[in-house]
Amino acid sequence: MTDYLTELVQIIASNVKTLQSAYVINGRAYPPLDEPLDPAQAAKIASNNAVQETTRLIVAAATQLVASVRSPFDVLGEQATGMYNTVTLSFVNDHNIADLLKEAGPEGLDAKEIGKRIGVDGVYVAQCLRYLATRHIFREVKPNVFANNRLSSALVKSKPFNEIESDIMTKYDDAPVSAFVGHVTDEGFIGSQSFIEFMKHPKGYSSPLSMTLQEHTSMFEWYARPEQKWRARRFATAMKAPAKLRGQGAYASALDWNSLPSGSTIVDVGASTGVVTMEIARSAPQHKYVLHDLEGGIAAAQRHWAKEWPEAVENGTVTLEVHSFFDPMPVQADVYFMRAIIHDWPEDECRQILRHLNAAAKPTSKLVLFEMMALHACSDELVGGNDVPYPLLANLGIAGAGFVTMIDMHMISLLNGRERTAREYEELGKQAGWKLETVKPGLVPAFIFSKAVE
Ligand SMILES: C[S@@+](CC[C@H](N)C(=O)[O-])C[C@H]1O[C@@H](n2cnc3c(N)ncnc32)[C@H](O)[C@@H]1O
Repeated sequence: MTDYLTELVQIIASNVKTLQSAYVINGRAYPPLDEPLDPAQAAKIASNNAVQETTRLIVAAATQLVASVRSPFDVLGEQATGMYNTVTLSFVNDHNIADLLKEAGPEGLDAKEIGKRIGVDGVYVAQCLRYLATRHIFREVKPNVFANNRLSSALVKSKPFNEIESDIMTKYDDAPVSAFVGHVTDEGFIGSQSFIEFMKHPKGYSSPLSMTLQEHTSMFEWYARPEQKWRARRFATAMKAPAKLRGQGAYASALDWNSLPSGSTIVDVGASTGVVTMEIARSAPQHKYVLHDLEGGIAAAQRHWAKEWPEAVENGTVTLEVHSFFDPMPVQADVYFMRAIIHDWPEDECRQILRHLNAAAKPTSKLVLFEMMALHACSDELVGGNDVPYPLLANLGIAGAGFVTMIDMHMISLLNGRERTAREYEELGKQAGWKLETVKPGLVPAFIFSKAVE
């Protein structure tokens, strides 16, 4: 039998070959990390399931190999100082350094010059950029001279460097990855400061974020304040990030939307900009779509639809309405769906939201929850994991469950929410009158429920 390290190396070697062949079919060799991101190529690759699976196995094996051969002190030390990942990324993202380096091109820019342009001592700039370049974000092309690479260029915003700071409200518009990094390194970081204290002594606060801010409101109520509107807008843009980098198509194929009677009513509950509705409605435009959110979410949706597909609103295919899901649902729909809503809330609030939908539903109505699924790190009889090649973790470590475990922590920090297993979604639905019929797998699985017979 081959030894543990060799098994990991073999998984990497065989899957790298598959990945390279996939790129050759796509007409080019696998791009080196030094090259800036090609968004069209990234989206194409992200929507190729075979490439995604191959990539997952490489990442799972490579991270396990690194964890196996590094000293425990190095691994724990790197993990324990994760806050420097947060603050250095926050620093470069807030100061638009990727944008500046985009304009500088592949030759890069001296840290002193970067410092002058952003008003920070160039020595600090070099230290932060070197920390990130050592972790493969940015490149140090010559001593103290830095340029973008594929990872850092994903932070580029939509306006030229000189114009970005002219308006905080629009700073992150059309730049979902930068908005996502801005949101998690800001609100997430603030919340994380009360993370441990909150779990033991919540002291009446609704989340670690509220505890640090000493505000007895939820994050969404805080976002509704005039001085927080820019954060709310950044959050709405951030919600587009996973789709931008990971490809689309999963929502339109989750249900056979075209088998519903023409003119069916479909409600996107807590829709924000409505990116999910847009994908579904493009594939089934014969139905009526209703988007519900709070005022800030609907304002973001109005901007998004006016830009991307104004006719859909003008001709009544899509209606945008301010409505709180903690109030009774006013629409009797054929399908209610939600993406990334239930994971925001603790159990009581989830039951309240789902019961309101159940009370409005017809006997034939469906409920679709698009939510990531929490996966145990060991095999689970319900979900499987035994088919994962030895010696990988059943959930493929950060390759399979990195994002969901990270968002799980983020949900505790922001809202005292959580990611749930398939069994927990089934149980939650049951408590609110919904029967889980199917789980459509995917990066964001679809949990499809029907109304339980009383
Ligand atoms: C995590 S985001 C998900 C947005 C959208 N479903 C998506 O996937 O892009 C949560 C959304 O819930 C909305 N929300 C929060 N509280 C709400 C409430 N009481 N009623 C309706 N929407 C609410 C927020 O405004 C935000 O747009």
